[in-house]
Amino acid sequence: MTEGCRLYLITPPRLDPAAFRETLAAALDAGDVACLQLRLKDAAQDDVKRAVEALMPVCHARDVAFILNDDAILAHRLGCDGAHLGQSDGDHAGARMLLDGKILGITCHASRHLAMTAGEQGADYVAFGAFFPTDTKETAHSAGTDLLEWWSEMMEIPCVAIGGITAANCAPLVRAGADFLAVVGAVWNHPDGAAAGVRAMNAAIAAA
Ligand SMILES: Cc1ncc(COP(=O)(O)OP(=O)(O)O)c(N)n1
Ligand SMILES: Cc1ncsc1CCOP(=O)(O)O
Ligand SMILES: [Mg+2]
Repeated sequence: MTEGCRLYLITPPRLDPAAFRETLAAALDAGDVACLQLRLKDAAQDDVKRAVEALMPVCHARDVAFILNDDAILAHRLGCDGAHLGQSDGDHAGARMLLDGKILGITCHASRHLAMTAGEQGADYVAFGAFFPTDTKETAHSAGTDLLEWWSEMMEIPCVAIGGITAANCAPLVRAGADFLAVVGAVWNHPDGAAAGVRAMNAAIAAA
């Protein structure tokens, strides 16, 4: 059993905020979730704002951090707990200054160099992936457990593993030192519903 790994939930790429509130509440009530990342690819800023206003209170009522994908300025403006930025999502150093005291996560693909740079720039976590094939996003990078082992032995900054992670395949990532497992499909596409997905992920993490 490996201590300390937690579930990092990412929203489906498209959602209706009013309807999704209930689904989200049921998922968060099903077990431990460290944070929710709102990831609405290609949504207009007004739609993202409406989704933040609908969903952030659901998270905060349950002590779950609310992180916005892609846009540090909007995350700051809307009072989110932080932002997740990829390598093409703007100026990481500027985001670090803007999000003073908030969470900044940075995608580092499968690169030690990107991860060390992100750490130097003050990232609160680095994200590695993709670990497995995924239908959620087209991925150009493939990460392995050796990267998680190296990072967690060398660095204090937490690391997130992402990409095709399920209850059935996550154990090696937990054992390799991932601090968080970020998932979309394993929860929202679970055949028995999102609450069952959260329960299955937490059971698999605990058993790893
Ligand atoms: C926790 C986490 N890790 C990686 C990503 C991917 O970010 P990015 O490379 O910017 O790709 P998009 O998510 O923007 O398509 C993430 N969102 N969250
Ligand atoms: C956003 C993202 N970045 C790399 S893989 C991925 C998608 C993760 O979704 P899933 O857990 O469904 O594979
Ligand atoms: Mg991005």
